[in-house]
Amino acid sequence: MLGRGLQMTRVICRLMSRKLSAGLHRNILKNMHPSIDIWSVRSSLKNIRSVTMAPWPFSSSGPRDYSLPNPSWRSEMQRLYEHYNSMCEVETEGGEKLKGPWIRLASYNRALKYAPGGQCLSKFLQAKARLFTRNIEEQGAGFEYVVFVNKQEKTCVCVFQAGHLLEGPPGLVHGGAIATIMDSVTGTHAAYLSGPVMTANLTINYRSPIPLGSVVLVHSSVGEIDGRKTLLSCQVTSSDGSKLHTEATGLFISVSVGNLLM
Ligand SMILES: CCCCCCCC(=O)SCCNC(=O)CCNC(=O)[C@H](O)C(C)(C)COP(=O)(O)OP(=O)(O)OC[C@H]1O[C@@H](n2cnc3c(N)ncnc32)[C@H](O)[C@@H]1OP(=O)(O)O
Repeated sequence: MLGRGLQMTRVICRLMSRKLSAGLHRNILKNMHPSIDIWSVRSSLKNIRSVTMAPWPFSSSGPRDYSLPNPSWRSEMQRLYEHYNSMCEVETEGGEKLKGPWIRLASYNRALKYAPGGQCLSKFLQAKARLFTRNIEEQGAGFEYVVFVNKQEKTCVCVFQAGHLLEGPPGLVHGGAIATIMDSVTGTHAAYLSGPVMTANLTINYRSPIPLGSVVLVHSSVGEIDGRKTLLSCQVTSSDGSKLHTEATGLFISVSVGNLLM
């Protein structure tokens, strides 16, 4: 039990080390050692409101990154991916490569496991958990998507291809699947801007149906950031931007790491 506890302590330390004040950090360690159990970890973390994480905690190295192209991607999906990806790096006249205005966000099939420090924690808390949008085995059958953020403009765009398992009305994408991708994109955008968040409200207007198998763009932009509240607006459009399919607003509330692990 003690070995398990110390291992957990190290994981929690890594998770929290960036922004926790030294005093709080010492307090938590004191409370957890040596008789640590998962419930005390949860409640210790839950009481800390000031914890923030790095804007986007996943790096693009490591296990399979599901936001990279695969053979199921249609040519339009590939074209739009290359369009935004080409703006992630710019070349100076001297041939030097610099970071561009856009950043592609890596995406894994297990959200907690592949966050820094999450490997051990996921064994205790979420051994069987899988990010459902990234766990349909057949490539192209479900959600194929890649998210890019523009740090300066505080905007975000997702290229989304809806597979045949997302059917609602015949030949069209299910409204719940559209809500899922909008929640995922705005939630990712909010987390990038504000650290750990939960969706408090998502209000959707469905304007025109999305044909199954088509490639669309999901745009997210900031309405307001006010304390713990991040308000975003979101539109799903055809890939050339000419047709509005869906629009929404999303309210995201910043939460402590403990809330996310409940
Ligand atoms: C990598 C993949 C990314 C995927 C992203 C997916 C994101 C998700 O789907 S999250 C899952 C779905 N969401 C949930 O399950 C959340 C359930 N709800 C909750 O846990 C809580 O209600 C939670 C955390 C949102 C807010 O609770 P709590 O931390 O106690 O905040 P609380 O004190 O009530 O409210 C804080 C502020 O937000 C406001 N607020 C909270 N909820 C709402 C709401 N629904 N509408 C309007 N305002 C709200 C409050 O009025 C308050 O405002 P103010 O500070 O001005 O008084």
